Formats: sequence, structure tokens, C-alpha cells
Amino acid sequence: MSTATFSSICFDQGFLSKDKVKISKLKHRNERAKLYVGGASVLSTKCMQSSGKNKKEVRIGLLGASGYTGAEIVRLLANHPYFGITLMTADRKAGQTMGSVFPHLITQDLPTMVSVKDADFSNVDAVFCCLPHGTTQEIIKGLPRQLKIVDLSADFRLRDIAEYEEWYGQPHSAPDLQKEAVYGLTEILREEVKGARLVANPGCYPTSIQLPLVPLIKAKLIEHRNIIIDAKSGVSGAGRGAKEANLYSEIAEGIYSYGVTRHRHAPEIEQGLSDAAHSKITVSFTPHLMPMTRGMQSTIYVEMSQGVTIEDLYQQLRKYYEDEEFVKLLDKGVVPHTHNVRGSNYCFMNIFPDRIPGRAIIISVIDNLVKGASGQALQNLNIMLDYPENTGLLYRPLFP
Ligand SMILES: NC(=O)C1=CN([C@@H]2O[C@H](COP(=O)(O)OP(=O)(O)OC[C@H]3O[C@@H](n4cnc5c(N)ncnc54)[C@H](OP(=O)(O)O)[C@@H]3O)[C@@H](O)[C@H]2O)C=CC1
Ligand SMILES: CC(=O)N[C@@H](CCC(=O)OP(=O)(O)O)C(=O)O
Repeated sequence: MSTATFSSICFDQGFLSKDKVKISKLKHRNERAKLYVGGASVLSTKCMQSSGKNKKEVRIGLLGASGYTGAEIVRLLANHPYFGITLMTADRKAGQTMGSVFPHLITQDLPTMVSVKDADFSNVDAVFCCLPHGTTQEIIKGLPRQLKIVDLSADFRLRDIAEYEEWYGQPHSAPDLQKEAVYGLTEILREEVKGARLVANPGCYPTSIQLPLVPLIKAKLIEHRNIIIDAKSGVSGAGRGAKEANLYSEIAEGIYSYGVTRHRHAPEIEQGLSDAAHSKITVSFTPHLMPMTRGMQSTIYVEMSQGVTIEDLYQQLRKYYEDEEFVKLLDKGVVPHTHNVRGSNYCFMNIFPDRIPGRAIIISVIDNLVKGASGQALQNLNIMLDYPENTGLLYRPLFP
């Protein structure tokens, strides 16, 4: 069985069917990976519906389905043999079908979107919450306790409620739930995610920044001072809502920095780095908006600890991520490009010696909508529900 190929398996989308990838290679830690080659369990949605058998095992509620991250969850779940969507919500677009809002999803059989206040959770086991921060905490507070929840917003990411209130400019209405939430930076906090009911999915910038820095800080290879992060995002990072600053004519043929000295991802990044260091770390962080739809690059300048070499940093990242499916340290000298990860759940990174002795430059790229949002969210829910972590996430990067 372990030598079956994906070409022998019925998936909704053609790209995997052409891949002669040995199933054994794709197995993760979880024994349920065996189900990949179990015949009926790998049938596509269409196959299941037409036979009326083998309904998907987990019923998913998707809150904020009409936004970019919601649509991305729908796209990813098309290839998930176990998770099926039974509830979708929208705000202004409540009452509409997904296919009318996102024609690229018209081939998927999906429920009509309803307003959150009319949502019936009796047919739901787990929820992806793709709502704006601020609105999310009230909604999650009202959900049935038995639901597993992955929240893509920032509402439960910061442990310190006072810090949340300072950076987000409003009181937190669910501090008790905040205590229960687990920060879902998967490759770093996988064990905590396993037992969680509520996961706070990390922001896109914090994901691309913490993945390379946390292993280096844990191994005491870099200094805690003078960490400088220059990060760039595609426009989809700002969501689908209309904003003057995101009009084509404002974005095309130029770049601009925003949130200079005060972007709300700074405390989130600092929380993760400080946990790794067991002492307070403060960073210089400046995000930029780029004239591209998806993609994110973080270029990070660090000071190496006394006596540490670039080779030490490289070997630490190599060791830390050698068994990881979605985080890849590239060969020495290869510069990561957002094109390398577009449409996929990968984070690619590399590390270079700076011309200033003792300093290093780290480059990390992700797709903000996948590893930076919906992909990592699905990775987390797979773990929370004890499914193979890579289920539904084996999309190859789109190039060009
Ligand atoms: N875009 C990205 O790259 C990333 C986004 N995130 C976070 O994920 C969350 C979703 O982001 P994204 O999909 O980009 O956002 P969008 O603006 O594209 O979508 C927001 C969704 O929430 C719904 N909505 C808006 N206001 C309300 C409300 N008051 N009550 C109920 N539903 C509401 C919208 O419905 P309708 O369209 O019908 O009005 C829409 O479905 C945000 O918290 C964002 O910060 C996190 C990481 C990366
Ligand atoms: C390009 C752009 O505008 N990006 C968003 C970050 C997206 C994200 O991760 O947002 P949350 O932390 O709110 O979930 C921003 O800078 O506000």
C-alpha cells in the first residue's frame, strides 16, 4: 500500500493527480496518514456526494467565508478528504452563494452564506473564524463549547490583555477565552496545538519572522538587541474590503512603508521572540506594501553572538527544520523568492553573511494567504483533530 501514487487517487483538482509522488514520502508523524491510501477515504467531494456514502468526517463552519482568507480555506478544503463545509457566513454578502462571490469556486458544492446571527451550529464540529479583529471575540464567545476553533484574526494572539487593548485600541471582551487560546505557530508550538480547543492563528508577518528567528534565539546564536526587520506584503494581506489606499492606482508601480514605528504585529513578534529568549526582546519592524497580489518577504538583520559563525546559524536552522514538511532552508547562497512559495503552505528561508563582520541577513518568504493565514490554520486544525498535518495542504507553488 505504501507505494501507491497520487495519480491513483481521486482528487478534485488535477495537479496532484499528475504527481507520481510516493505516498510513503508524504506520510507524517500521525498514523492516520495510512488512510491516504485507504480507497474510499481518499475519494473527492464529488465522488462522495454522487455515491451518497463516505460523507466527510468533520463538519466545518467557515465564518467570514466571503473574504480572502475564507475563500482560501474553501480552495484548500477541496483537497481535504475528511473536512467538509456545512456552514458559511458573510456580512454584506450574506444570502449569496460562494460561486457568485468567487466564481473560481463555482465548481464546489457549498452551502449558501448566512449572517453569523442566523448561523446554526448544530451541524458543525469545527470552525475557521476569518473575521476582522475586534468583531471576532464577541462572536467566538457565543459559540458552543464543544466546537474546535481556529481564529485567523488577532483577537486571541496577545497574552497580555492590556497590551491587546493598547495596540488594538479597544477593550477585550473575552479575557477568559484569551487564557485558553494557544498561539498556533505550528512548527514551534505543535505540542500545545495538539491539545487546544481554541487556536489563535499567527499573523502573516509574525509567521515569516518568527520561523527563522525562534530557533536561532533558542540556541543563543544571536544577540537580543538590534534585530531589524524589513518586511513586504502583497495587497491581499489587507483583505477584500474596499480601501482607498489599496486602489490599483495607489499601489501599482510603487511601494510604501506603513505602520512605521507602530505596526500592531510588533508586539506579537516580540511576544514570540521573548518567549524563546526567556527575556524581553524588542525589534525594529517596518512593513511595506508591494504591488503584488500575494506573497510576503521578511529581510531580517541580526547580530551574531560572540564567537558564533554563519555556519552555526545555518546548521541550527537546518537541524531544526530538517523533518518539517512546510519549512525549508534553501541551499547555501540561494535567495528565496516569493514566487517559490506562491499558492503553497511553504516557508522558504536562507541566511547570508553581512558585509559588516558579526552580522547576518536572513530572508524568509511565505504566501500571506496560505502559510500566513488559511494554510497554517488548516495545518493547525488537522493537528487539533488528530489528522495528518499535511492533509489538504499539498498544493505545489504556482509559477510564474
Ligand atoms: N489577508 C491576509 O493575508 C491575512 C488576514 N488575516 C486575518 O484574517 C481575518 C480575515 O482576513 P481577510 O479574509 O483578509 O479579510 P476580508 O476583509 O477579506 O474578509 C472579512 C470577512 O469577514 C466578514 N465580516 C466583516 N465584518 C463583519 C462583521 N462585523 N460581522 C461578521 N462578519 C463580518 C466579511 O463579510 P462580507 O464580505 O460579506 O462583508 C468577510 O467575509 C482578519 O482578522 C485578518 O486580519 C491574518 C493573516 C493574513
Ligand atoms: C498588507 C496588509 O495590510 N497586511 C495586514 C496584515 C495582515 C494580517 O496578518 O493581519 P492580522 O494581524 O490583522 O490578522 C496589515 O498590515 O494590517
